[in-house]
Amino acid sequence: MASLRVALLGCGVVGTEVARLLHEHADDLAARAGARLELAGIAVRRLGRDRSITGVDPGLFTTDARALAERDDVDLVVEVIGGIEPARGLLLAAMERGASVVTANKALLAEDGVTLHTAAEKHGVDLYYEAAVAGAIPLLRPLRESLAGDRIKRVLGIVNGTTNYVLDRMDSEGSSFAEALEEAQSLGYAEADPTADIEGFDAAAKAAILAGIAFHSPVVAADVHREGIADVSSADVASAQAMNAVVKLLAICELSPDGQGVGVRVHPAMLPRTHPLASVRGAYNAVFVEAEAAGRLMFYGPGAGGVPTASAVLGDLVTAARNRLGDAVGPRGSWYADRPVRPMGATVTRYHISLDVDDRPGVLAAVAAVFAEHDVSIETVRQRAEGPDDAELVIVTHQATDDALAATVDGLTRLDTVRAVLSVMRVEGE
Ligand SMILES: NC(=O)c1ccc[n+]([C@@H]2O[C@H](COP(=O)([O-])OP(=O)(O)OC[C@H]3O[C@@H](n4cnc5c(N)ncnc54)[C@H](O)[C@@H]3O)[C@@H](O)[C@H]2O)c1
Ligand SMILES: N[C@@H](CCO)C(=O)O
Ligand code: NA
Repeated sequence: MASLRVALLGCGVVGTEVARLLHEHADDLAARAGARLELAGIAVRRLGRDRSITGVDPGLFTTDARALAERDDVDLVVEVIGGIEPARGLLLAAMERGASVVTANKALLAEDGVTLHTAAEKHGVDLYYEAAVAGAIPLLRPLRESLAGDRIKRVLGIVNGTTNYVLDRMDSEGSSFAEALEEAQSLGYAEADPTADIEGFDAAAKAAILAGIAFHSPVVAADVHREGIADVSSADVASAQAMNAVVKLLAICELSPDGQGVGVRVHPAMLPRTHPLASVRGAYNAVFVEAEAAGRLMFYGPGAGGVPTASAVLGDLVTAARNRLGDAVGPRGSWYADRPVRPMGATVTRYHISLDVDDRPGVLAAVAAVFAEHDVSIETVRQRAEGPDDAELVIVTHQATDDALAATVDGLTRLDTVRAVLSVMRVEGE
């Protein structure tokens, strides 16, 4: 049987599992790919660590990632180092030498996917990155290939396991933010620097990649409106619970109503508990795709963790190996539409606003007047007495532009009768 030589760059949470599964499932992988996938080397930052769990010959480890990526006898390069450099330079060098590449690196794809795709095209090699978005869940290939004949209108998803884990623990166990984050880190879900998860950078990178593929337009992470979960308080979680909703960090990519632009945003939002995404627990991810002809599709599964992510990496590796044996390259994404990214202020959304107000005549009228002034229509108002002259007002709006809603909140904070704005959050899902 023929063999193909694989270089693995990085041996952390994901790389260790890729190496172990390549070794343990070598015969099956060979039968499926049509060639033995032989490890040519594994680049690590430091030698001497016990990596026996991988079952790999210790002589294969090297600290010279560059030399490994550029070796003439390497056919396929897997990058699971993460970050922009040296990952980008290594992938470009590998492609230049004619190797096909597989990466899990969403940060890089979202920042400079164009350079990588251009290089893959120029050198006639594959560039696959299924693991970069929603870990093990097959999502990019279905979007790129299975839905190539359809018109995608909206992608709505939970694409960060760490933040979903944290929000779920806050909702179901009443855990503190810090406790829940520590657990997510120890389970291998979090990025090396967990602020990438908490501040929404990880989800924003994934949203950019999803929007680019779904709408055939180049979108980078900097285009994405991003809010993380650091400011989600127990009051927000309680407000959501009071209206039978749950707080989730959502990535939303949508065509603008005229179809000419795209909106891409990541922010916490309240979702009714009856919405399918509301039941996504722990570090699981789920992505809802709304397409014109297909209707609504849901993709669900483990979005983080070394073993599940390695599954997506190996799937790409087998595909790239098959293409190589057939002297072909796989289908690429297309960016012909070039739709501009619309600003967040123009996005149409709904708000949930909870206020601590004086409980006396005219207060509700004054509050309602602020909404009217900004042309924001109120859907529901609930008032609960908090004391003899103190009440909590909970208002959910109809859809309005984000600019109008933000101006409304700003106006409310200026009212003398509003003692405090307790919680402001967008509401998604019908
Ligand atoms: N952990 C997950 O659940 C998950 C899921 C999907 C995608 N990813 C992505 O996979 C990639 C790897 O993530 P991870 O969780 O395994 O990270 P990690 O930090 O556990 O592993 C990265 C490894 O690369 C090594 N490294 C750094 N610089 C190097 C160099 N110059 N040469 C060789 N090795 C070097 C580090 O020492 C570390 O062991 C990232 O792009 C991440 O975004 C991770
Ligand atoms: N840190 C990421 C890993 C998967 O990309 C998460 O929590 O989802
Ligand atoms: Na995936």
